[in-house]
Amino acid sequence: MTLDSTPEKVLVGIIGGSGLYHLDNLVPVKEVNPDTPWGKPSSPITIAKAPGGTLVAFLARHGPGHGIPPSAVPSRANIAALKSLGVRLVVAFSAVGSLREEIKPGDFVLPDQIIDRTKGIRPASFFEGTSIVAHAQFGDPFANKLVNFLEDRVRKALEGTGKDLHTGKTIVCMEGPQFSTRAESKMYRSWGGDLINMSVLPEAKLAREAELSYALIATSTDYDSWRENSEAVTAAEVFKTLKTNADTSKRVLELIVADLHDAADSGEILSEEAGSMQYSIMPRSEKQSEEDRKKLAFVLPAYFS
Ligand SMILES: CSC[C@H]1O[C@H](OP(=O)(O)O)[C@H](O)[C@@H]1O
Ligand SMILES: Nc1ncnc2[nH]cnc12
Repeated sequence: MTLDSTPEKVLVGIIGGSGLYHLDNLVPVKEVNPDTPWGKPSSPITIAKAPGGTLVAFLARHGPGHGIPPSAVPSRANIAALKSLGVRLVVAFSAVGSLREEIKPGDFVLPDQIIDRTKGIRPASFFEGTSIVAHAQFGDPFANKLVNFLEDRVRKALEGTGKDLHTGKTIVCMEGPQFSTRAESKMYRSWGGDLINMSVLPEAKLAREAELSYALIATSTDYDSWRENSEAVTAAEVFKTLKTNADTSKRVLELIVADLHDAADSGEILSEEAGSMQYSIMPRSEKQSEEDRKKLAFVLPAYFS
């Protein structure tokens, strides 16, 4: 079956992180590789069918063979490509380091805040390079309603796996690709950081600009480098838990995806983000070029087409 022959909507987008390159527990329906004004996404997007018939759109953040480092992930193309397929909400997965003893390797976390430690080298706005200025609201960087919606369902899906779910946590996003020094790791703890990764930004910012509801399911792989008597984190340590974390993530998704789709379809969890850019775009001037408007219409047709 191809997507063209089915009338179903693809409202749910999934971004897989390190270790999560395919949703091989779902039935692939079609692969698409859209061109966007910001280039091609990290990987072709697989449209897959979950049990019960719900469609999801999946893309691998670092490419199917993990060839894209965190600083070079084409996040604008990824978010724009998902939006162009009709996706309304994005659940992104990420392998993260834990900055807290109680968040053990293997645990799942739904963070609600971000501290930005990227270095300004990643394009972080769809408006960059255009003559149009916008300031998206980002005080609550994740879609609160979506996060709340996920909480009970992810907790239930994790029952019997021995993995805990933590909520209300702050994630630090660093540039990488090297891991943090011990001093940095301790400093992030003193700032209130609970988790660390290299990927949630600018992804979350771009999702907000594109008016997509975005949540991160963080899966803990290591204790970073803050513990006095432990080895500092290595990639080898991260790899040890990646496979189990990915298998659990796939299982969790399979169990929650139909509910997610229905909630998106009914508008239940989209109300905060849909329309949110209306007051973020600076008032229009005659200077707006047709070319810029066309580019921005790709992600925000309501304002620019
Ligand atoms: C493989 S360790 C560092 C790498 O893992 C995380 O990737 P993702 O968020 O895509 O799962 C982290 O952000 C780093 O990019
Ligand atoms: N300790 C760590 N620091 C940054 N990104 C990570 N991803 C997984 N573990 C990490």
